[in-house]
Amino acid sequence: MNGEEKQQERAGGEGAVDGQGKRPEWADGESASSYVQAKRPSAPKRLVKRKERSVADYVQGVLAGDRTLLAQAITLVESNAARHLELAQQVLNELLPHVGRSIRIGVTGVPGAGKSTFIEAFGTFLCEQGHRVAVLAVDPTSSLTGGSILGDKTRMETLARNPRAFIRPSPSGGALGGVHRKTRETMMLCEAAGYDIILVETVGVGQSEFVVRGMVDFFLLLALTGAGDELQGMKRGIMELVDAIVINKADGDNKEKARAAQKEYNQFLHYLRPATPGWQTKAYTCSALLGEGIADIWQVIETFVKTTKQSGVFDDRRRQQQKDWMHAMIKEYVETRFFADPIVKEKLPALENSVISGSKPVTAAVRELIEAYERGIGGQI
Ligand SMILES: Nc1nc2c(ncn2[C@@H]2O[C@H](COP(=O)(O)OP(=O)(O)OP(=O)(O)O)[C@@H](O)[C@H]2O)c(=O)[nH]1
Repeated sequence: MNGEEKQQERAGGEGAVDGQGKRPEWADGESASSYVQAKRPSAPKRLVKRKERSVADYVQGVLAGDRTLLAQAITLVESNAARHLELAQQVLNELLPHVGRSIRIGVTGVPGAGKSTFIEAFGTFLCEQGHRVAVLAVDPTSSLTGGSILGDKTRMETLARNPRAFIRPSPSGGALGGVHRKTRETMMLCEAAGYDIILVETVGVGQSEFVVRGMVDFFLLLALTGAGDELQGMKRGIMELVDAIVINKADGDNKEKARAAQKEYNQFLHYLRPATPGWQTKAYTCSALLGEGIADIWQVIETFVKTTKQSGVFDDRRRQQQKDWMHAMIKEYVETRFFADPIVKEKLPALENSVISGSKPVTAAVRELIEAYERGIGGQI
């Protein structure tokens, strides 16, 4: 096996990242299920037609925990091609009885807070405890930069080599809505494949923290010392979303400062509404680099899961998340249809102008447009 093949093998085969954290060209869109890269070491890269996989192939492969098939199934749900959407939904439908049996943990924090170092240490610890860990990322910036800044393998090399772990970078989904759907469905596939801990990493860009809060059981903010500064500017919003604040880099000279920050955060948190009913969000310290405090954080999460399962909050949240997800998708679908409609496209510019010039009230313009759209839809039926 040459170096490149080894990389692919480690990465879980097709659909995973290469050594630079970039996904192979064919991993998106027109696709992965039907093409495979030629593996002759000296040959230039080319695409070779391969037999399409069936629903049963994907389902059996995922349930057997086959990493290559899992990666291919994820590529399928990430594809924007219409025929893949249908196939992906059939696969997910079959797998539905096998999903949901994991603990879903979100990790957020500013760039440089140490998210990848933390996930590497935390994920490795969990694997040592006998868990199987999948790491996913929600990164809406990936569609802008053309590559994922989060969750790539080069940032978590030890974990990436661990046979009990599976790392998948953020899908390039365009809008956050697309990334959201793809990550939710990837989560389902990983659960069906037997991963019992799902870590979802995000960086606080726009709405991504709300999106991740909407898909995890426990949400953790990785922070740095200098709590005073952070508390000034931020973050009240984010602090009300999370179940724990972990002050990272509590090592060396920074140890005392981290303790002081922990105290400040705790004082502040005391006055905030907790993100989860019946659970007091608190601040903790750790050193992801030295692996200190990692086991304690896992203990906090275990206590959280036990407490919220007993009170019913855990299951209530999961049910609510399903409902919210459904509503978000309906909204997205209706909005897309609406703005793609030829009548809307034709009438919108003139109506916009009359609103801008003040010759028509906004409400009247909106009504006129919606009525025209509805008449058009009626005309089609
Ligand atoms: N001293 C110390 N340094 C750490 C610790 N955790 C991370 N670092 C360092 O902080 C820097 C940033 O860590 P990353 O894990 O890349 O941070 P990140 O939040 O993933 O950053 P982005 O990739 O920018 O999103 C690296 O140089 C790490 O080695 C820690 O616990 N202690």
